[in-house]
Amino acid sequence: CLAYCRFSMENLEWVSKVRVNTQAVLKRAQQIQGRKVAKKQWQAAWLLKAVTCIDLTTLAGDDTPSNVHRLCMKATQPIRHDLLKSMDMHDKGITTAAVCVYPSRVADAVKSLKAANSCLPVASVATGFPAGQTPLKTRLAEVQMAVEDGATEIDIVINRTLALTGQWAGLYDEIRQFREACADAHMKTILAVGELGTFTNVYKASLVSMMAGSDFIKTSTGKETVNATYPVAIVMVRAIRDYFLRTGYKVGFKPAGGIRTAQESVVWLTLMKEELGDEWLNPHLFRLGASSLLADIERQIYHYVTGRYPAYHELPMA
Ligand SMILES: O=C[C@H](O)COP(=O)(O)O
Repeated sequence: CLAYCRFSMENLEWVSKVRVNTQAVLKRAQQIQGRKVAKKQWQAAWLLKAVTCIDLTTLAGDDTPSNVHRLCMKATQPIRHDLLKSMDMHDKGITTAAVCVYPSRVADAVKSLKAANSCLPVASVATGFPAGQTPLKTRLAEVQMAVEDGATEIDIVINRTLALTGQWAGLYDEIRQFREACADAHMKTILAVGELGTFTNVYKASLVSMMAGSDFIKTSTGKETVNATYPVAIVMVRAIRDYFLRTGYKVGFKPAGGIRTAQESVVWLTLMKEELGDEWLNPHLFRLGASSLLADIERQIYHYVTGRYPAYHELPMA
């Protein structure tokens, strides 16, 4: 299988021939952003779909077992029960797709979810997140530790130095080692697109990550100056499409970083639907990495149900 081969001459040739037409990418991104937004019940349906695709994230220096617990509770009941009941959606098991935390907080998240009888996946960033500038040995050990503590999804960051200096075979080798360290855990590979310089590098890094066995490719850590943008997403999802057409492998996409509004979440879903089709509109192949998006989605759903926006105390868990 192509995903597990060595970085072959064929792969190298594929990567080295890549050229991206910047103007075409920008035009396509503008088209998608310009689409008319769905209203009323259609908008509510899109927003609930977005909720089910969120990796509800906390990645802060002051994370503690208690705020991780709170995050987990919110992930298991992302929208207030009475709001869901008004939409007749209270018995549909709506949760976020996963929670996402630092490796040191994985055990806390696993414990909280277990206590709540939830089998929601715990994702952990790893490999020297966000910069990836620690020794390979340390980055691999971090992945192993997170998996041992119960993470079933690992969000690795790529080595930008290798990408920026065109060492694609070296990047492939590193990601392959992370893939092995992940064992059965799903691996999402963060490209940190804001630091890759060009769309061509983004496309090449996307291809190499998929060739090395990534289950998802993810835009950003949320810590770069530029994070998830629509043009960069067009480049990445086109790489996913090309990879699928050539190999038959379906790789997921996760935009992350700076996604804060309900309206943006609908644009992201539209982009997936138009570029990759309905199959990519589910948490197996699409995630939204976000720490504060859910609050705005719940607010908009509150407005849809009641006709007014909530006061702060009416959505305290948001
Ligand atoms: O992977 C997820 C990102 O770190 C979240 O970024 P955000 O805090 O800007 O939503």
